[in-house]
Amino acid sequence: MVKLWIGEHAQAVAEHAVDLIEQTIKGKPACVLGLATGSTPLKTYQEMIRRYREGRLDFSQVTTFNLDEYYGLDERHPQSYHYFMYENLFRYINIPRERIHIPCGTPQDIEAYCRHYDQRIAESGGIDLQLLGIGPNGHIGFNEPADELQAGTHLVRLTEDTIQANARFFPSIDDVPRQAITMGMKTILSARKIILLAEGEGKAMIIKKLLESAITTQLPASFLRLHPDVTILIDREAAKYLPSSITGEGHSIV
Ligand SMILES: N[C@@H]1[C@@H](O)[C@H](O)[C@@H](COP(=O)(O)O)O[C@@H]1O
Repeated sequence: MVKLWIGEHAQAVAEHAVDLIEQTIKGKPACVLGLATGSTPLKTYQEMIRRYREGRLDFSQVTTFNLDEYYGLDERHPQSYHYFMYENLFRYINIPRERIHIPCGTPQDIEAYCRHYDQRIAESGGIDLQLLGIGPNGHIGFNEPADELQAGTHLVRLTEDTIQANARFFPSIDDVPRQAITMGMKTILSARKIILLAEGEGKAMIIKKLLESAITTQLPASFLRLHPDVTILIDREAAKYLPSSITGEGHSIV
């Protein structure tokens, strides 16, 4: 079942996302959070930091697993997702370093490393709450539109769309890695609760497709509609192409 929540602006979306994260942590202080990168979750991370500083959130028992990492980027690389997560969240909150997991972008044996990452998630008891953004082409994590999707963590070749969309974070498009390591669809869909965030007009069309298209490997995010507990949190601009019947106040079930 998919719940849709539309906020007036991106800050309202972030606050609502952190309300759900706060509920999860308060209900289970040793919970497992799945985290995402990209520009969309930045306000959510700022709000998490704010509530931690106010004493409302305690991450001392929380475990995290990130969705993905660029293949070939070392964790000190400024465009790596390791660097992103430490710069935008982890260095400001009280999460113990040993409970932070981000896929390694430079593993020696990729196959073995991917199995190990999935095993660590399973051993931690599984993800209680997974935060997701969405690529303009409908990817989640780095599960790109394709004829087939992979279940577990794996190495993936990025599509031209994604390379172009993410080029803004690199000095030039040639610097964008062509491959990434990402949790697979089964890993993501095994999370007990999923929150997908999207903001701005640039995501409006993919949000419409996500909710209305057939469930297809060509739009990996459409598989979220098979999950029992997904909340899609978007701002008014990202809701631009949705029918007015579902864009009123509060939650809609779609
Ligand atoms: N792998 C990440 C995704 O997890 C993210 O959802 C997407 C959207 O990014 P943004 O939030 O910057 O639009 O970008 C990257 O490709």
